Amino acid sequence: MGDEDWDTEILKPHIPSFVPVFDKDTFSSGANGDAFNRATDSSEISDAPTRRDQFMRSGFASGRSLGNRGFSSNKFEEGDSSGFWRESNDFEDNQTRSRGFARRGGYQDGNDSEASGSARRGGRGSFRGCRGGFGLTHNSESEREDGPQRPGGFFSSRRTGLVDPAGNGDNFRGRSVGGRGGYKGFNEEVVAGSGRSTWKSEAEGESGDFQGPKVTYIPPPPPENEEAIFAHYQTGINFDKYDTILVEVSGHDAPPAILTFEEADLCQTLNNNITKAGYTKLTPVQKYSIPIILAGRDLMACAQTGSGKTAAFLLPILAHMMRDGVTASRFKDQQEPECIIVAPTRELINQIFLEARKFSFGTCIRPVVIYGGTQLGHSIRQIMQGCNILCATPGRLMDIIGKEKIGLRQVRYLVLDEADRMLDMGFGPEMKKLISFPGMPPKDQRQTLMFSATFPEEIQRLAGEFLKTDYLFVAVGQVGGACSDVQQTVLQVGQYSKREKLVEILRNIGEERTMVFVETKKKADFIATFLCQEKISTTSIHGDREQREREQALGDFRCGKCPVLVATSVAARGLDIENVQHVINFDLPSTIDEYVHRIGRTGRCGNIGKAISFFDPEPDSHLAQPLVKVLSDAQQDVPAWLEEIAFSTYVPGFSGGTSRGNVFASVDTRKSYQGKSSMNIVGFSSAQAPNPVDDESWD
Ligand SMILES: Nc1ncnc2c1ncn2[C@@H]1O[C@H](COP(=O)(O)OP(=O)(O)OP(=O)(O)O)[C@@H](O)[C@H]1O
Repeated sequence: MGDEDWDTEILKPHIPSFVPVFDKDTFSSGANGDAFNRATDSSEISDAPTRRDQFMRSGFASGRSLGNRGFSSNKFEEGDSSGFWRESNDFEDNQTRSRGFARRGGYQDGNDSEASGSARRGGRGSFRGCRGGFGLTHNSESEREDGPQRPGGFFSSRRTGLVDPAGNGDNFRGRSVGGRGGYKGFNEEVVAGSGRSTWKSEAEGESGDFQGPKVTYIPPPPPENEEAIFAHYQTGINFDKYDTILVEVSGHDAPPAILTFEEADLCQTLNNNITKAGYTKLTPVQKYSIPIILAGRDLMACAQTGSGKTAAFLLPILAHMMRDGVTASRFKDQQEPECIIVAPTRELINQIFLEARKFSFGTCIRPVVIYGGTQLGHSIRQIMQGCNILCATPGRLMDIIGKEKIGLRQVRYLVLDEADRMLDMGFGPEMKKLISFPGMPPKDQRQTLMFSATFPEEIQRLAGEFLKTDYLFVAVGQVGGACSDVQQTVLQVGQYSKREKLVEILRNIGEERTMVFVETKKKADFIATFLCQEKISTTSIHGDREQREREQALGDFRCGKCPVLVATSVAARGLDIENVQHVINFDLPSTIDEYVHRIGRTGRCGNIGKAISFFDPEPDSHLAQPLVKVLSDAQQDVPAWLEEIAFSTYVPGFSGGTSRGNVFASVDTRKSYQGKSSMNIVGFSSAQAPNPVDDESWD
């Protein structure tokens, strides 16, 4: 069944006889009943274009004729006719803006309230989150994060009288076609766009040019009580096995690894917070990264999913900030944070923020998070109250900088989490713009830190532009390798049998938390609907859902209300959800590194997990070779049929990568250029933790 077939199926869903039961319970708005949440309009703060807006428009938008959205010769090139800025803010749903009948997807377990009004609901309880019954388009479904909350096209029904898929009860709030006005949800107010014509940005998506509804969703504040702040899950039985993983540090004069938190010599408050967080032992990436960062070095660190990379950068940064002293938070129109952390998805950056809040608890360091899909004015207000660490998705960050709410002069630390993603074609231009923004300290006057579980060679090369030449490279285990705590199974399943197989597996799994990955947003809706019809409690997350719904879906999954989460790759990276025991790749992703990230949602922090992937030879044969490599590197069984496919699609010179390059750059790519003899390479088990030996300089 091709994509078209899916369209047909979705347009004419086979509605089974079962109809999920749900309560027609509420006509209120939101869990807290705050039906008319008085969110201050972002324009109250200031939406006026500023000098920096001009810079952004002139300095970057003019680059529109540069190539075709790609990198060439280590340069970022940008080639969308609509200009750099527009492109860069289109990430999450850049293909959806021009939709005629934009589909707002999403699905929620059919036990929540429902309302009528959709032109096509696919039966009671199904297609619950699908905004606008006309919603199917043939646009590309690629998932990129941090774009504007799509205003949609002319008939873009953001919510044509449909139920709140989050079950918050803001149903029956039928918007008119076009979805403008009249709708209010939990912490959300959608009003007509002002029609102002400003530069193309995320802010614009919210405030003007596209005549779309303003996004005024204000995420609920995280709980303030200490217990919630330090809530954590247990490390698993394989946590101690981390010590046996081979670690390689390359670069010049690497400081020795530390073996304990005490050796890091952090301040008492930080140590207290580490204890309260339940950390007693360092993970390998922490053993190496913490001293490197404390020594003021730039770092590119690659370590398997779920192995504690977040604390590996947060702790030393916080320690430095405590040592050096930070400007105490005070209300100011423009804040100058000492640290900026960027990550590719909204949920991930929020998670990083919560970690920063946890570790900075009881200090005067104030972390702030801002991300797309929420009210811009809310982001600005958060910042104005004081900001030492700014956690942001790229689009929102550039908006805020453009509005001069953030000054960059004090930036000492720039962290790119999921750095390979942050530097690829989607976000690379944005990051490039960030580092060349007026006021941003040049790389020799800031510390730049990059973390990921995958680091394709070409991305490593691009990263050089951001890092000092003497940056250190830490590889924990195989770069790009899968976490060995995940038991991987690959099944050959043709596309027409996938649903049946999925249901069979989920029934066997029972109530255990499972993430099901699919390739497209519409398929996420479709599969979630289908599962609900099969009486499997399911929710979904993807880029066509409003932020409020995404957060609700994640919350329902986290708390176990919906043990199955159908997701696109928007949830593939970084998300740290307790007790995810299974990942199912209903569709395999197009690249092997995405596969590694997806299955890394389970088997975290020494816990064990299982990943099952449906391999359909027709679309997936290009993955056979890298998949065989990932499986064998992680000591997993490799099915004979998969080896055969890999062999028959053999590409001479293959070293585990995809057409994009060698994904398994098991070494710092500088070695390829400089020759091994010129690098300091120290390979050892983290348990031994010897001092790296200084030999020749590579640069
Ligand atoms: N030293 C430690 N002791 C106990 N738990 C830890 C330690 N370090 C990290 N953790 C916990 O392990 C989990 C995974 O950490 P984290 O999310 O930072 O992994 P990651 O390497 O960034 O994963 P990904 O590659 O998927 O982004 C988190 O719940 C975190 O709190």
